[in-house]
Amino acid sequence: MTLQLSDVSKSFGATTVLEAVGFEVERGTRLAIVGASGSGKSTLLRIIAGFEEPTTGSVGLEGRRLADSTTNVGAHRRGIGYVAQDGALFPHLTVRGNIAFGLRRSPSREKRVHEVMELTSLDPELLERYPHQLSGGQQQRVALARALAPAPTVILLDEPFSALDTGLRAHTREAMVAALERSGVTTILVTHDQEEALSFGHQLAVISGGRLVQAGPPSEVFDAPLSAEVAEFLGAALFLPARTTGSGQAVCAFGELDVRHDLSNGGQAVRAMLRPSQLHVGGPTGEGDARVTAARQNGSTVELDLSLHDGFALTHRVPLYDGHRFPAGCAVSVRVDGGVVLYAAAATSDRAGTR
Ligand SMILES: Nc1ncnc2c1ncn2[C@@H]1O[C@H](COP(=O)(O)OP(=O)(O)OP(=O)(O)O)[C@@H](O)[C@H]1O
Repeated sequence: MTLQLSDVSKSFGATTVLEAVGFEVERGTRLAIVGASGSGKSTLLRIIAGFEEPTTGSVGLEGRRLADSTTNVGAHRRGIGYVAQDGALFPHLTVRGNIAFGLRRSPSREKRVHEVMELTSLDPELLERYPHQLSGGQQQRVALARALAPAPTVILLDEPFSALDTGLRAHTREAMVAALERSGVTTILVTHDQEEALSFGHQLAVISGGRLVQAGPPSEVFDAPLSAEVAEFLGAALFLPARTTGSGQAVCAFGELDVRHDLSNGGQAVRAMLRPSQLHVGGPTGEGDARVTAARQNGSTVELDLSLHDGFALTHRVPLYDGHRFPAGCAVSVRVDGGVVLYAAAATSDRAGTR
């Protein structure tokens, strides 16, 4: 076990920011922690890094206690690398100077600088440049190279891609994940970006209101979110009132569907969750499962307002080339692939439509 957090809470004055957070990260694992703005992600990372002290609980690394009620190992003595949102490179130092900063003066220092440049796929020609002479993506990769240079046990990444524009973000993320994979270092990323979190690594943890609400392999968490809130937070979701049949199926506006996971705690009246990608609109057909009440072109997609037989309405997006087949007024067939996840019936009515 590399990193161990146990019952970590943090309050600033009367405000509790983290509550009883506990998890373990195995050596070599990449963990993404995802949560909305203000959920406590950065505070959690700062506690692991040693920039903040937990109010209660403990942090341990490879059997060594880093922080608890009586211990607080200094950030620079933890063997933990940290990459901030904006990279925080030293502006007056070149790329070489930045990367070498945390390395002891020794004959092998220059060799290590070149090693981590190669690891992070940085061109050696950049060595003499200053941070302002680099693109945002290059700056973040230099920041990662600097963090990796002293061979830390753990690397912490605090929203390292959020300041980059979309194209650069995907490219930089891929380059950094490849570097982390090659180095085999245990890594924790915090982000508010669900797709980034889902694609980052081996484990995903969801934090909400300072509490860790679910953790596991990304595909499992996405497939079986423990609550409707987590389901909605992780991606577009469609909720429908449903009834269980007692034989592994649920009846909803789409007819009888298989139940993939039943998290409803029993009860016949439930709500079924499915992802828009599970819906396939076909036709037009004679009778149909639904009627198109409006069709709007929106960039490369067409938004179809669909009215189902029992009055349930939803908005569904289809690719542009497909959308022209479904003018307003036509009847369509709707197929649902894969099963649904069931939750306890909501107190308020379900919102129609997929986002
Ligand atoms: N030093 C501090 N003093 C007082 N309150 C703080 C301090 N640091 C953080 N907070 C509060 O703690 C809460 C969580 O902050 P944190 O930065 O950990 O959240 P976050 O999930 O990283 O959010 P974001 O994605 O917006 O950075 C916020 O309400 C914030 O205002």
